[in-house]
Amino acid sequence: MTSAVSSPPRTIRIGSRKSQLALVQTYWVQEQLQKSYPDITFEVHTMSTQGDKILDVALAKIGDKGLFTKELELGMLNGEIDFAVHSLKDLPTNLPEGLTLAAITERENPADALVVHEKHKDKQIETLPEGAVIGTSSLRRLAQLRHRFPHFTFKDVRGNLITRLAKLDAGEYDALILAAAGLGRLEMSDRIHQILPQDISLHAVGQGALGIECRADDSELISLLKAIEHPQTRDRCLAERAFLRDLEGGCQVPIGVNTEISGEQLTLTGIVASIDGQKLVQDSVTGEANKAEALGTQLAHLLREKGAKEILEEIFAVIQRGS
Ligand SMILES: NCc1[nH]cc(CCC(=O)O)c1CC(=O)O
Repeated sequence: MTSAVSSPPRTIRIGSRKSQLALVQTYWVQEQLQKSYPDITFEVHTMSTQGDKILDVALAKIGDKGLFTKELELGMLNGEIDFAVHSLKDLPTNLPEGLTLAAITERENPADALVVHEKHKDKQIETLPEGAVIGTSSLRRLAQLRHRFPHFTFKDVRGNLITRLAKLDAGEYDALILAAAGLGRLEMSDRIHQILPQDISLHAVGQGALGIECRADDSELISLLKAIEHPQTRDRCLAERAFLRDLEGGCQVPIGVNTEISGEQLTLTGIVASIDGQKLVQDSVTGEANKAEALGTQLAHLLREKGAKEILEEIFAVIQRGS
């Protein structure tokens, strides 16, 4: 018989990407777990992922499935690490066989934020000049902003947050759209000029939350990880992920969401947009929060009936042609 009290203390290896944001997130998880389990040793092991290495190609063109997660997943499957900390929005909705999403942590503000070059410090997104160069590498942000602000010029921006901000400050862009959560975690919230309201930009699935992935058969670790789970965030994110999974989109398709919980009720709003911002379908569903995934599927079906299927097929064809 084993019990938590008598078994020897275990060393648990945490896998993380090397980017500054990834490390801040991983050290936060390590610290929370260390507080809950002072007798266990938690070690951080860093790895480079494909997404960290390919920096000169637009994300939309390399395809997204597991770009930031694959190497960590291999590390778990071959026993080098025990679990991985991901920005949940970078974690594909279908995980490799043998791995599971063990916990979802409390979400930061999931909204997108506008960061401007200092010459625009008295402007808001509504008042930036015609032709302003807006940096974003996300088709979701591109499509929604193009729809609303067709007079801007959109330009891809890659690299980690620090690199992106340096490019903005050097004048390569008039403004960037970034996740408020990423800036917050790097203690750069002072760079947030405007939080984009949901009628301008619905956020990415899972944005602002961390997803902890581990081997599906490591039941001891799975139960330990429950200590850092945030049930409301989990319900919201499971609804969002079921919606995305059903539409077969990754983080690089123009699909946005919003979720709200009121009592036992969860409301999920979703949008699917064409890259040119011309076509846009949106709807919402409300139901019991404990049936989050069913709500996601329901919304996906609703949007498909409204034309989301055609929009997505067109986008996949364009991405495959590499144009
Ligand atoms: N795809 C890159 C990525 N993955 C997670 C974050 C920020 C943190 C988060 O959304 O949880 C970012 C940067 C961004 O979108 O600005």
